[in-house]
Amino acid sequence: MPDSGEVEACIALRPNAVVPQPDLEQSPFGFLFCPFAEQGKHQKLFLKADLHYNAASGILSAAPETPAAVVKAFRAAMEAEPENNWHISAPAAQHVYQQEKCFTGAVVKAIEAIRAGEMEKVVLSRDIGEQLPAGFSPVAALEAMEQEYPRAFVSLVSIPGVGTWMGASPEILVSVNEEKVFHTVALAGTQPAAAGESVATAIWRQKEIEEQAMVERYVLKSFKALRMRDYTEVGPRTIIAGNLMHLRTDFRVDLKEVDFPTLASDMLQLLHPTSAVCGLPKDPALQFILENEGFDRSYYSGFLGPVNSTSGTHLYVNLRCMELLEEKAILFAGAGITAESNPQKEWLETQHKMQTMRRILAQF
Ligand SMILES: C=C(O[C@@H]1C=C(C(=O)O)C=C[C@H]1O)C(=O)O
Repeated sequence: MPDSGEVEACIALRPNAVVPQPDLEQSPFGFLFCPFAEQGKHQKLFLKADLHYNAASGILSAAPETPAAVVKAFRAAMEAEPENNWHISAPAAQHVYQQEKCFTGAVVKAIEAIRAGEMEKVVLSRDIGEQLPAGFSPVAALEAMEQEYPRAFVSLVSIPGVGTWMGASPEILVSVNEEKVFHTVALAGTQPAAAGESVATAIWRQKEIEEQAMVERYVLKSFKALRMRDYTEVGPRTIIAGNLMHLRTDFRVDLKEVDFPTLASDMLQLLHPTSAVCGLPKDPALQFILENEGFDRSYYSGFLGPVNSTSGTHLYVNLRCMELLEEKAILFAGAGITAESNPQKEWLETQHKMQTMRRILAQF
C-alpha cells in the first residue's frame, strides 16, 4: 500500500473464483484482479485470502476454514529454497507490437473522430516486449518497486492459467479505509517531473487541465447517478508518480455519517473503465479502442487490490505495469487523446509511462 512500506501477501489455495460483479461489501478477505474489458476473453478473478502473510511481522495467518495441515505445509514451503515457478499465460500467436506509426495513426484518427463530435476524449495505449534481464526475479523486482515508488500501489500477482503481472499504480479506483471513508480520484494530465522539481512550480497547459476536468465530471456524474451529494472534493492538485506529474482531484465520503453501505460496489460499477483509461462518453470511446488499438489490453487498465483486509478495500487501476512471460516482459502504457492532442507528444507520453517499469528491469 502507498506509504506503508509493508509487504503483504494473499494466497488462495483453491482454483480462481470468477466474479461477474464484485460485491465488495459482502466479500470475504481477498484480492480482486480484473481486466479492462467486460466482453473480452479475460475474467474478473477473486483470490480468496485462505492464507495471509505480513512480511513486516513475519506472521502467516489463515482463514478459519483453512485446514491446519495446509498452513503447516505452506509454512514449510516458505522456508524452503524459493523456486521461480511463476504462472505464465498461454503463449499467444506471434504478437506484433505497435510501431510508432500505427500508434500515431490511431491518434490522428481519434482526433478526427473527436473533432467530428463522435466523442470528447479517448485513451489509446500500446504494449511492447522487453527481454527479461539475466537474474531477474519477480520478488526482487517487487522490492525494487517498493523502494523506487513508495507512494504507489505496488503489486505482484500470479494466477494459474492467467499469468503473472506486476506494477506500481498511482491511481485509486475505489477504496474504503478502516475508518469507513470512501475515496476515489480523478487523475489525468501528464508531464515529466524533472529531478528535484516541486509540485508547487508545476505549470499545466489548457489541454491537460481540460483532460483532467473531463475525468472529474465523469466522477461527479457517477455520484449524481447514485444521488450522492455528501462528498468532499479537493483539487485538482499536482502529484508526482515516479518520473511523471499528474493532476488529481480527491473525492471522499464518510460512510460513518452517510448511510450508503453499497457505495463502493455501486461506484465501482459506474466508474470502471473511467475516462482516465477509456474515454468520454464511455461507449463510443470503448468501441473506438476495441476497433483501433490493435492489441488486447488484457488486465492492463483493469483494476486490482485487496478487498476487506484489516485496512479495508483498496482497488487501484492497473497502470505502470507489465506482464511477465518466460523470457520477456510486456510493458503497457496509454495516453488521453483530446481535440488538442499532438500524435508525437502522445507517443512520447507512452514512452515516459513505460519508464516506470523499465527502471525496474534496469536494476538487474
Ligand atoms: C493510461 C495511463 O495513465 C492514465 C492516463 C493519464 C493521461 O492521459 O494523462 C494519466 C494518468 C492515468 O490516469 C497509463 O499509465 O497507461
